[in-house]
Amino acid sequence: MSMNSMYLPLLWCQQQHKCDAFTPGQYIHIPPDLRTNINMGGGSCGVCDAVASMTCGGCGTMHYCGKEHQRQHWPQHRTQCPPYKMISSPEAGRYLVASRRLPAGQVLVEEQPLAVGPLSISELVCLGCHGPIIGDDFPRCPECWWPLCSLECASSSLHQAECPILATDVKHIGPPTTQMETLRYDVILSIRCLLLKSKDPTAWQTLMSMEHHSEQRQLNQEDNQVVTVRYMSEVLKLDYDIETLHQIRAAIATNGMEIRSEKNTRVRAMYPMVRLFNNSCVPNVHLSCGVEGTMQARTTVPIKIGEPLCICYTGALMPAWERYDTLTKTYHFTCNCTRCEDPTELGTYFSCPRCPDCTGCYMLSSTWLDETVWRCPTCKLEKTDTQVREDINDWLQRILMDDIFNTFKRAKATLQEVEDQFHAQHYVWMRAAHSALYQLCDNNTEPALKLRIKIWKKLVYLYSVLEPGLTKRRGMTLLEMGIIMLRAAKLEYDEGDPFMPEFLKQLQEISEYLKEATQILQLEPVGTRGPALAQRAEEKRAEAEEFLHRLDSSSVRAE
Ligand SMILES: C[S@@+](CC[C@H](N)C(=O)[O-])C[C@H]1O[C@@H](n2cnc3c(N)ncnc32)[C@H](O)[C@@H]1O
Repeated sequence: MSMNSMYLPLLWCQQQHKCDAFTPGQYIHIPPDLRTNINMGGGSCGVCDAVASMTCGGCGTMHYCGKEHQRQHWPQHRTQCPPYKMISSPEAGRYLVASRRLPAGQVLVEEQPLAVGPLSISELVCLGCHGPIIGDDFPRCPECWWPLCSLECASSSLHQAECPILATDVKHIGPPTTQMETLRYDVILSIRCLLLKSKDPTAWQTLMSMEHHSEQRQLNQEDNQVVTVRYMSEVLKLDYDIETLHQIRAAIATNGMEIRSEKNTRVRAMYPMVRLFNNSCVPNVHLSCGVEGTMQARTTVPIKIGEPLCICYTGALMPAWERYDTLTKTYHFTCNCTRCEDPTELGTYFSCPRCPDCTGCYMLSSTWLDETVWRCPTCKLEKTDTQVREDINDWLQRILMDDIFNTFKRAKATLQEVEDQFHAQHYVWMRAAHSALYQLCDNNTEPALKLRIKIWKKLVYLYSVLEPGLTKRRGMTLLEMGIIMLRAAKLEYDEGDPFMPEFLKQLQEISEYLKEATQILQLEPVGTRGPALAQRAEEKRAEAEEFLHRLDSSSVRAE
């Protein structure tokens, strides 16, 4: 594990209490010199440049030769002192923890990527602009022969530096030949990172300090690790030693984040700070990507001092076995977060099959290792992991069938069937619920609206357990649910004579959901769909309030 020494003596901020005064949505700009200090894990005194023996206990990024200079620097540093610091452990490497109490919605980081490039396995994508490439008759760069969306992109700034390197492959072994998804793009981001060595030495230092698991990746003959490095070394004859080539390729596999390009293709990016968030399958930090790949990280729940700040590498809505596979194979660790340690996954039974013999019992996994056995805690009946996964895959195949949820009756019956097999918050139930909502989205009859509302409410609860707090998913779910509830309420009012006190309470509830949706979606950065969705939520909330006031005043008049 490539860990930098972070065991410098800590000097606690004397005025730490002042740093608590952050409100949701605020963020602190972390200047590049602080980022460098985080990357390097040490440094010189922030005042006199002498060798530093002490570190600001609040953030761990500013170093000082002694107390005198720390005190002198505080008025300047307090506005920039990030609300987290980096610590490390032999098991988890470096990671960020809160250095003060943080409210939900606090922006922690906003940063640009160091490098962006195609995914390791990618559809055809233009190296000049990351735009999609359509059809078989696509243009190619006249120098390096890689596919482009138009010939103008051959001279784009993104492609300029790598083009002569790629052009050394005179036999065109590397460039993709067909429209098929291909592994050949894997090399591009590695080259873009390697080019930073001369172009941006600070960024290069950051890349070289990233966790990589290079040795294990080579030992396991991981997909593309060996092939890409051989291509760079033997075909492109890059002037870097083989270990550096392996390390950069492996650092991308460990730290690269999938984002959407400006042209809406899937690409991956390397971030200097965001890569320091460790994993928890119940994350407390939410990432949103805005304009030109700017990544924003914000808290989703209130966080105590010293609590690790974590994102979920796999996505929190993945079942246990998929999280386990990805975390062990791609990230080379076994997760021991509260959810992974709890066989019921925080009471959701998200991955557990029902016991076929006992009513109301769910089979629990015995261990996190590959040889998991699922066992009923009551009758001790066992199923192998393979059996459990096969059952689930059969169900997932069924869920994909077009006509299984396309009428209210079918959707209701199929969801009931799923609940007979699995817990009502199981992963398969969630996938079935998503499909049912999708297929019923134009069905605005009263029973279908009622079913949709029931499903949304259950999903809101499930998400709040697995991915708690102010996430974009919660904001969008509350918006969708609020809109449907408002539609159902209007239908009920038009078609009948609802019991007014209950009905007004229901409208109040809708208004609350839409208010929360607005507040959450407003936290999304500019350049995402967040602000427009927040506006829609606010408009719908105003509509619900207006309806409520109209009914409220007419019911008062009637009395
Ligand atoms: C993107 S990096 C995160 C920063 C990293 N810890 C470091 O020292 O640079 C991902 C790597 O961090 C480690 N890691 C992340 N979350 C972990 C966790 N919950 N438990 C153990 N190791 C973890 C794994 O080695 C993983 O491959």
